[in-house]
Amino acid sequence: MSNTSPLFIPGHDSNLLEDVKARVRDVPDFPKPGILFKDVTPVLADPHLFGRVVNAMAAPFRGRHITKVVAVEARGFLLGAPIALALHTGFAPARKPGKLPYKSVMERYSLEYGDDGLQLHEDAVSRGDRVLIVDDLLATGGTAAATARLVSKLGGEVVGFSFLISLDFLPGRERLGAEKVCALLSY
Ligand SMILES: O=P(O)(O)OC[C@H]1O[C@H](OP(=O)(O)OP(=O)(O)O)[C@H](O)[C@@H]1O
Ligand SMILES: Nc1ncnc2[nH]cnc12
Repeated sequence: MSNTSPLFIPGHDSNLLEDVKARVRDVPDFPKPGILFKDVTPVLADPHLFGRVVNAMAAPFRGRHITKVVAVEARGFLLGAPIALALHTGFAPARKPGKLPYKSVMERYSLEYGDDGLQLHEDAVSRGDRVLIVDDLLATGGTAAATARLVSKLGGEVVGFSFLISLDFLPGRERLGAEKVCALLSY
């Protein structure tokens, strides 16, 4: 776990970082020329490795009284839902515009390869909720910052962020507040 964060708690799964790094697949020029896409699907395809990743991403937040995990469509859902189960919390999906059926709040943001928006159901987070935001990857931080704004709009407190990958040559970590950010792998 790369750790500029005091939330980091060393685990006993000593080979995890090497094992995950070996399975993250680099795809050049996807979805646009010049982007080196970090594909995590080979990690998820291995049930043992997937479980170790979920445990390691949840570990820094155990005992932090998290009451809700909010994860970001689409790849964030794959990690956020099992992390919510691991932390015994509820789960709320932050979705791309027009996907949620009930009354929602909305934030716009830009990312490494375009502009987008995110929505949360207005009852997905309650005043006083202690929220962990989960996604597969932190790049510019635009997505996670928009998610944090949605949580704040609804009266929740963002306790931290858990990512599988952080692209540390981009300003995401600083943008979110480095002390709140945990990432298993950094590039
Ligand atoms: O830190 P940022 O620059 O905001 O970028 C990170 C976001 O980009 C990717 O999602 P994407 O929007 O490609 O959607 P997907 O999960 O549906 O593929 C990734 O899963 C993060 O959510
Ligand atoms: N380089 C990248 N690889 C995978 N997902 C991303 N989201 C933003 N940048 C990304």
